Amino acid sequence: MGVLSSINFSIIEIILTIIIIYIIHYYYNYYNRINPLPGPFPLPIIGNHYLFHINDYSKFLKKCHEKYGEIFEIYVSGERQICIGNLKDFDKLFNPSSKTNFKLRTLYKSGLDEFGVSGYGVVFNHDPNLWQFNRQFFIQAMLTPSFGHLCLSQTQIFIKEITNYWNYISDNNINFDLRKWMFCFMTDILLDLSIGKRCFALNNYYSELINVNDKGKSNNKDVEYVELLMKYADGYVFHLFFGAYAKYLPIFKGIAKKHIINRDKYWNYIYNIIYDQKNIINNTSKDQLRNDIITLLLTANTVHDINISKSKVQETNPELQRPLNDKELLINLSEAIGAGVDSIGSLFTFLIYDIIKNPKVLIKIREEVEDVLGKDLREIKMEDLDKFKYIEAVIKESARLNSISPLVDRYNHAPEEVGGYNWPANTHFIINASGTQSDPKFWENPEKFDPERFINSSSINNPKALILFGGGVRICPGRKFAMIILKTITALLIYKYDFELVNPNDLMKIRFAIFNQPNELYIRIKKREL
Ligand code: HEM
Repeated sequence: MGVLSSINFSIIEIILTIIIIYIIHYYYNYYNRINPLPGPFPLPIIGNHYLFHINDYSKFLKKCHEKYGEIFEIYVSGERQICIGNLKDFDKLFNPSSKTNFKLRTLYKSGLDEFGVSGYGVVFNHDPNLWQFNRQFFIQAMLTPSFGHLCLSQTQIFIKEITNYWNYISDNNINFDLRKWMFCFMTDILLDLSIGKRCFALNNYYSELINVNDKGKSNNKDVEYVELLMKYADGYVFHLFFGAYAKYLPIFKGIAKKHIINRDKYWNYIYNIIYDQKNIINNTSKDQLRNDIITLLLTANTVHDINISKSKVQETNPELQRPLNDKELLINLSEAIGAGVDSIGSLFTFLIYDIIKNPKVLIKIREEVEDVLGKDLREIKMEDLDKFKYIEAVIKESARLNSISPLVDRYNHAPEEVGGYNWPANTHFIINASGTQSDPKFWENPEKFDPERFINSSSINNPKALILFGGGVRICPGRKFAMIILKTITALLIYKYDFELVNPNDLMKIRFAIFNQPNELYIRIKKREL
């Protein structure tokens, strides 16, 4: 006691000592990690974040792939991540068997518990059983043929609406942000297909545009839902990354509280829609129901279910045979809307940029549209979509070049061998799409925009190195739906309009939020004389 009281530590000395112990401990663990791999040197707490801005994450992954090869390690978000860039290991990580050890995209996050969504939905569900239960509904809804037809017919209706606006914009030489336009278009169409509601996002942006140009009347309709949804998505992301600390830090606590208030408003809004839809279902015969996402999710595994045939997994597992409860339904609906807006909107914006820079591609697209639909552009039918081979190649090439999905995450829930090393359970793997999609080993002149590479199988191009929709048991369930919309808007809008960049020398600015997204793209359009 006497000795201790004679030692006089200042607060600064104590803090410094703690920091030094932390750093020693950090690097002790680093130098004793299992399977040390090449990769950039990490710093305590920030890992490799000092080497890139989050919007350049995709470029960072690409550079590391060039420098360190097909397997390397990075330290991001406080975690060691093993980046994989070879097709043999992709096959393992994307094993479609229900027995695979790679079912998880994320581990348990206490922040999502605080937000009340942990174990719900599909995208960030950390529990393999609950994930599987929810995913079956998603797949069933997305693959129902009548949903595909609804999707195609509604997309064409919304394109007619765009055409009215765009003709006016073209006649009056109004510049606009295609990125924002696509966000509004996708919000309108996804709300319509998910919950049968209009939110008039397109109409609002159009009003904003013509007001700015002093051309006419504003028409601000009810966009309450869109605002709630956008804030809800922010709350989700906030809780995913920071929610665990929210209780302890005063500023975070305030932000978290606001997100919870908004979450409750959003949930109430959707619960009301669910109750209304239940009434409609109970009072309408099966064959009269509109097969939108809410109806398909609500009726699955009930007497109103229109999908009589079930998968083997569903038939053999009694736990998968109950219907969704209201909260499960709410989260799945929100994910369907959230997952489609930015992904499809961003990919189409990139595609227009690539086409403006490569006018020969535009001519070939128009030739294909004329071959399939004739000069009078008859209505697109489901079977026409398979004939849009060149358009499909353009969509894939734009996705490849712009790395729309720059990475895919996986955790193994049992020890596994990957890349020639044995890994313990819960290792975080990154399928490095950015790396493989720009690797000359898989693509001839990878920096060139060349859709033919997806048609001409004799070249060295390897379509397996494109990771557009992920793979294996967690492959994107909305991929068919996304392709219906993308092919339809590419065919019709590119056939009807010429496009020009407002600032031809500006490079596209990108932000990263799960997907690579263009920040904005200001364009001018001209209606074609057909
Ligand atoms: C161009 C459009 C789209 C792209 C590029 C895209 C891409 C992806 C990717 C890369 C994944 C991760 C897959 C994996 O881990 O293997 C994913 C998952 C997912 N996507 Fe999409 N997606 C698109 C559109 C959509 C749409 C329209 C929906 C729904 C309406 C949707 C719903 C989902 C869901 C629910 C998951 C999580 C699946 C699971 O964890 O089991 N996506 N998507």
